Amino acid sequence: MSTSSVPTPWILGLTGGIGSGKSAAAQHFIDLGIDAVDADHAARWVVEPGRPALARIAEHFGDRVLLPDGQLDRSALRKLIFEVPEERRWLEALLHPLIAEEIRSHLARARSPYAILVSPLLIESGQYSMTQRILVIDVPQSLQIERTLQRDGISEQQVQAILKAQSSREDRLNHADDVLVNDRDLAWLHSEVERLHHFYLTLRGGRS
Ligand SMILES: CC(C)(COP(=O)(O)OP(=O)(O)OC[C@H]1O[C@@H](n2cnc3c(N)ncnc32)[C@H](O)[C@@H]1O)[C@@H](O)C(=O)NCCC(=O)NCCS
Ligand SMILES: Nc1ncnc2c1ncn2[C@@H]1O[C@H](COP(=O)(O)OP(=O)(O)OP(=O)(O)O)[C@@H](O)[C@H]1O
Repeated sequence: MSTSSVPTPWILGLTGGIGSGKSAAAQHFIDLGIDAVDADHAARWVVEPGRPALARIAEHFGDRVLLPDGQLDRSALRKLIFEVPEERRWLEALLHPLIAEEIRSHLARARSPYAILVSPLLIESGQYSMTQRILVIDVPQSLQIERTLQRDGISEQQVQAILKAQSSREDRLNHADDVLVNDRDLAWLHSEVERLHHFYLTLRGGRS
């Protein structure tokens, strides 16, 4: 049977800085039946062993970024790219087009009334051009740092370096159609996601 009669969903871009709560918010949209593609997941698929990008990375940075089993040593690469901005830009130039391709092909298979692209770099990477509406998850920077330190085993210095590589809170908010302020508990986050979900179901093509 042809699927050409199934309408393509409009795309909501969901963004926010490191540790803002994008994944927690996205999981609740998924629980409500919405299809979501996560740019951080796409970034992992494109460097799986055997894929050309991993060979390019090893060629450029050397074996220090490979684990004994041949997988990418993510922690080693993280340290390198957030210490040296030119190395981060080199990696982004290699990976962002591949990540965008993965995202596009996954979004094309989405079948819910609208679908979500979750990305920390939605604005910086130009991925917002694949979306019709932008939801920013906003938290004060102190909470962002506190939640990231609690979740990941990395130093505060590294979190600061990652924050520096991302858009400012102000810049992100300038691009927002909707803002979810995630400065309370998870029950609040879920109730805000539900409120937005009911609103999004009323929109056509992402606009009222
Ligand atoms: C450096 C890598 C190997 C570290 O991997 P690790 O498993 O530790 O972290 P993970 O990929 O889950 O990312 C965690 C968070 O770091 C931040 N982050 C990742 N890459 C970047 C970047 N290039 N610039 C700014 N922040 C970034 C984001 O907030 C992201 O949510 C990895 O982040 C990577 O390959 N980054 C380059 C690709 C990229 O730009 N990905 C972002 C999505 S487009
Ligand atoms: N409202 C909240 N109350 C308490 N903890 C929260 C809340 N929102 C998120 N968290 C927790 O904060 C941490 C960061 O959230 P999450 O992983 O969703 O952020 P993220 O924006 O996806 O981060 P990254 O950009 O690093 O992928 C997680 O451990 C999550 O469970």
